[in-house]
Amino acid sequence: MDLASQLRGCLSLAVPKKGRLHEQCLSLLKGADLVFRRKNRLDIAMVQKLPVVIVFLPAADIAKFVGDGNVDMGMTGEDMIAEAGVDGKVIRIAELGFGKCKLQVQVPQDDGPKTVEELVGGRIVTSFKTLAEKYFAEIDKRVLTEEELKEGKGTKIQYVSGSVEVACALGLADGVVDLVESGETMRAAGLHAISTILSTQAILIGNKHPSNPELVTKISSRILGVVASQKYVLLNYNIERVHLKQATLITPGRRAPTISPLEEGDWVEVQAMVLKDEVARKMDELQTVGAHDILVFNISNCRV
Ligand SMILES: Nc1ncnc2c1ncn2[C@@H]1O[C@H](COP(=O)(O)OP(=O)(O)OP(=O)(O)O)[C@@H](O)[C@H]1O
Ligand SMILES: O=P(O)(O)OC[C@H]1O[C@H](OP(=O)(O)OP(=O)(O)O)[C@H](O)[C@@H]1O
Repeated sequence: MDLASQLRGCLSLAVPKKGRLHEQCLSLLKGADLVFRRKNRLDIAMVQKLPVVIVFLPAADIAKFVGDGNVDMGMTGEDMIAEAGVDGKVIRIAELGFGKCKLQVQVPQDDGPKTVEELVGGRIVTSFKTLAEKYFAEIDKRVLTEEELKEGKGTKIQYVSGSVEVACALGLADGVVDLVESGETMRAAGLHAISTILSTQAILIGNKHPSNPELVTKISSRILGVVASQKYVLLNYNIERVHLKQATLITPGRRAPTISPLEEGDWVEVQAMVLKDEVARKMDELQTVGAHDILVFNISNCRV
């Protein structure tokens, strides 16, 4: 059977074929038991046991393809959705909790402008041309007169596909618009940020008219389950019933904590899901209200 016939009737899910989001997207697919074998050099792979096909695409193209309905679902950065201008054309199913960074205006640290207003009329280099143009159009409008705008004195935005940070050193730009996570790339290039255009993270999106809505729901809840399991841990502890009320205020659980009586005296065992980020603080607080035998368990998968 040829590839096109194999794909007919399948739900398509796009993931970045390389780059920052690639590995974590693949690990989400694995956690959701979307198992596939990818043939060498082929950017399409059939999932075993489900009529789903995984499509490997550049992260920048995924938003547009999902928005236009060429692909049913996709994982990409929120920045890519904004840049592609498809916000209104896709359904935002879930934030995935990784790929967190900021799109920032950066200028030379030593002798660069101090504010974005000082960049007006200058040259900006970026891979996010649409977002940078939109951002600077607003500032140009505030700073320049209509006459000056008509004379073309506005900020000039030039597109480059990568290595944006070297543009100032090469004399191509007065400032750049690029993603910043740790800030290492920016600092290594002698730049610093003077403004944030947006904050972004990886997100699961869907087309508004998918080929198989039931399957979209099934795949979404599998992926959401994996995301939740990475975000939460299960906290288990014993406490005297007299202190239970205070303790459950600290660990209310997602819906409610599970409480089971112990054989011994007036003690109970409490189980509750807790955000990973909050677990150390919650354990401290539980100890102060009299909890004992506090245990933390990782969750390998869940449905919430
Ligand atoms: N430093 C970073 N930290 C966290 N997330 C990032 C970072 N850089 C990029 N991202 C996220 O990953 C997405 C893809 O970026 P990445 O740089 O991997 O692009 P790419 O499509 O692989 O292109 P290329 O590798 O050719 O530059 C971005 O849109 C953003 O959402
Ligand atoms: O603040 P940091 O932690 O240093 O991360 C920021 C860098 O990460 C991204 O590029 P990436 O390394 O993915 O490569 P690219 O330049 O080829 O896009 C981004 O474009 C920055 O250059």
